[in-house]
Amino acid sequence: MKIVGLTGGIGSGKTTVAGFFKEMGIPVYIADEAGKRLMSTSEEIREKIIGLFGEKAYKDNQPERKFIASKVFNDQEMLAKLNQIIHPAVARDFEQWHRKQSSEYVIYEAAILFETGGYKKCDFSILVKAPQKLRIDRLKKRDNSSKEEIQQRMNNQWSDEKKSKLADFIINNEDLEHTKQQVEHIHFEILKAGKNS
Ligand SMILES: CC(C)(COP(=O)(O)OP(=O)(O)OC[C@H]1O[C@@H](n2cnc3c(N)ncnc32)[C@H](O)[C@@H]1O)[C@@H](O)C(=O)NCCC(=O)NCCS
Ligand SMILES: Nc1ncnc2c1ncn2[C@@H]1O[C@H](COP(=O)(O)OP(=O)(O)OP(=O)(O)O)[C@@H](O)[C@H]1O
Repeated sequence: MKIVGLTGGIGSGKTTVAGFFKEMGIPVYIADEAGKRLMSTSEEIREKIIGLFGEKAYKDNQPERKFIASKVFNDQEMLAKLNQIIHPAVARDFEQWHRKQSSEYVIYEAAILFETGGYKKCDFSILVKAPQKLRIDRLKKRDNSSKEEIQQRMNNQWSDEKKSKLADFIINNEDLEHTKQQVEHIHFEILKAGKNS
């Protein structure tokens, strides 16, 4: 079964695109969600995160995401340490999930697929792109986040230009109907490649 990595900068529309694949019956694994679930449920991760950021990082056994975000997105070293705690656990969780699926391919959605080298484990990679201004406007609306908060996260991600060089497929996510058409096209290309391999 093929693994298709799906990525894109903050607010590009990864989850929206993943939803279109799901509608076509393709199993989707969302690394961001898995990371969140593991932070809440794994005692080992909780202990490590408290070791890194102190007791304030958790309240009633649940991660204080805003507090943790304020400590990492302006400090590359701390972000790397947090990634080192969460990414291996997510990789193990994905392996377990992947073994249980039965379909031509699965989608692995991750915010930083190229930055982590995770794309090397994928048979294909898809990059979701949208103009930066549109992304910021969407996030302001969705999360009520400030331009500064969004910009800090963008600073910790590769540019679309750099990611485009490594992507097998690129989706321009501006008009939703057009995005859906691009997803359908890629879906058939992946199925075709599966038959030819
Ligand atoms: C710092 C945390 C607690 C902030 O939580 P919050 O709910 O505000 O954000 P959420 O997880 O929903 O992520 C939203 C977006 O932020 C950006 N982002 C998140 N983690 C990272 C990262 N490690 N590097 C760069 N950008 C990131 C992505 O664009 C992502 O889509 C959380 O993002 C986290 O634990 N990040 C580190 C682990 C990680 O890489 N998770 C994502 C894939 S497993
Ligand atoms: N083509 C589009 N037209 C209008 N709104 C869109 C479009 N694509 C996504 N959106 C909206 O923009 C917001 C961000 O999209 P989405 O959550 O899919 O992005 P994401 O890349 O997964 O975000 P994050 O990086 O925060 O995880 C959402 O509120 C979504 O409904």
